[in-house]
Amino acid sequence: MSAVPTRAVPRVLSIAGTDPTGGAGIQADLKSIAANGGYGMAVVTALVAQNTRGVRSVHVPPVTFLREQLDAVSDDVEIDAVKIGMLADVDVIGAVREWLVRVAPPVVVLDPVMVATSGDRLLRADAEGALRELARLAHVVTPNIPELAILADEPQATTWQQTLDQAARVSARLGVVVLAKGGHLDHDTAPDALVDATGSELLVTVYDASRIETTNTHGTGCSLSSALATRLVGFASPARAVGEVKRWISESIRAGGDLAVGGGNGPIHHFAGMWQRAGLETRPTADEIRTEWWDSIRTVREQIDALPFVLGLGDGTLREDVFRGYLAQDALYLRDYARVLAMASALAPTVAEQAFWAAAAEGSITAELELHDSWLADGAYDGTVADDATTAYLDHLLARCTEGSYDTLIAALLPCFWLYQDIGLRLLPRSHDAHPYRSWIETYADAGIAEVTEAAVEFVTQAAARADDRGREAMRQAFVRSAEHELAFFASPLAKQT
Ligand SMILES: Nc1ncnc2c1ncn2[C@@H]1O[C@H](COP(=O)(O)OP(=O)(O)OP(=O)(O)O)[C@@H](O)[C@H]1O
Ligand SMILES: Cc1ncc(COP(=O)(O)O)c(N)n1
Repeated sequence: MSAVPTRAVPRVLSIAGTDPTGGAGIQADLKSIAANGGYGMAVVTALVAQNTRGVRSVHVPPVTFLREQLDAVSDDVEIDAVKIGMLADVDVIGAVREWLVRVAPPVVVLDPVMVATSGDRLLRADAEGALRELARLAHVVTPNIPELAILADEPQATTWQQTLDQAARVSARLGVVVLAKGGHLDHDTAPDALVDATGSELLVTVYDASRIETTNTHGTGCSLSSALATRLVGFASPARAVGEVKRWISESIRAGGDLAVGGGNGPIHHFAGMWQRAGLETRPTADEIRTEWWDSIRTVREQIDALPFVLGLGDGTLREDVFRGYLAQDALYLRDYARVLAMASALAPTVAEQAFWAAAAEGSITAELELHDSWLADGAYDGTVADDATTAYLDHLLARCTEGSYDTLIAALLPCFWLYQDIGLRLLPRSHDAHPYRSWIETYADAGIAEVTEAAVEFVTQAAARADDRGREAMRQAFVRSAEHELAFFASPLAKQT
């Protein structure tokens, strides 16, 4: 599943027993719900002193307290799905039953927990009938082969075909979809089957998975059922939800050994795939990146402000031939800058960004033509060749194009927007009707330029916020390098004079 929108996070309640070693029961359920994109909640039916080797004792709190827990959740929270695990005895089943009827959650998955992997009973034998009846209130039950036999009130299946037939009878009789688990068959595969005989035709979907050689299977049933409750909220088709869950449980079982928890049947690694795919690194926000990057070019900005060229531009004392020489370089720069903007458009991941950079490319060419028509119309600067500063800046931009990374390319393009807009704004108070460079200053202090600059900053910092550490650092360096080229570009016209 790709990124889960925050509002679409299913609120999933596990009603189950505890495992203080965290591999089974509600502890496993909460991990499993989180690993499958849900918000987990838990109501405790029984406190179990157990570890990976077995169960030591079980404490069932008064059933009135169970009712209080259930109501505390449902009086406050809209519940999207419920997973039911260990229920311990008839009284607990009765309290859960009464609550289920009253609250009617939209998704109910019942894992008919009876006996732990270790062989210890987790449900009193005299409660099996009540559990069978409770199954009628569930949408899906997830029995293993021994549990299926008890739900069917029949002898245990010994083949996969018998399991499927028995699951169909249970499904029809109790009006519930059965996810039959073949993990207990002596096969080299670990098949599961979603069997639905509640309608007019029998629907069977089989999920094959290779059997993993491992002892880390403590809590697999708990984890599977709570993952399924979570996934059923998001998926229109239960068959697809089971497919996702099956792939997730296989990868989690496979990685169980990495955890090294306990000396018996260890837990599965609920987050193995997620950690591997997404990592643990945190990411700064786009706003934080905006501040950090602007700060990181503070010295460059101060140096630009102190340049005789910029000071002369501000107070109007700059010699016109120097300014025109600068504009001739700028015209050369803008022509290639437009090509680089066009490349950013070609690489853009979204239509909005593609359109933005294409429009900026067009704007850049138009600006170059306007320079020729206004300040450079007399042709005195025709034939000007790019000086060292212009060449170095363009080489840097063109090298980012060759690398082919959209992110670093747009980071390199940003200073030209941001620094010019900033300079324009700060020189504006010094402009006046008779100021020789008024039109230049007003061009960059214009509201339209501010809007375009803001959009560019947004696109770049959003891309940086999505990038991993290494990608973000490459972007920052490309950005800083361009800012330094801007400084050299502004310094160059007067450096040539001396
Ligand atoms: N060794 C294994 N290799 C691959 N998948 C497995 C393995 N063991 C269990 N599974 C899968 O894990 C899920 C839970 O199955 P299992 O039959 O173990 O349930 P269970 O007996 O109710 O679990 P529990 O151990 O919690 O009582 C099923 O999808 C099953 O196919
Ligand atoms: C509270 C609780 N619920 C369920 C199980 C079954 O899990 P497993 O059969 O894998 O031990 C368990 N051990 N403890």
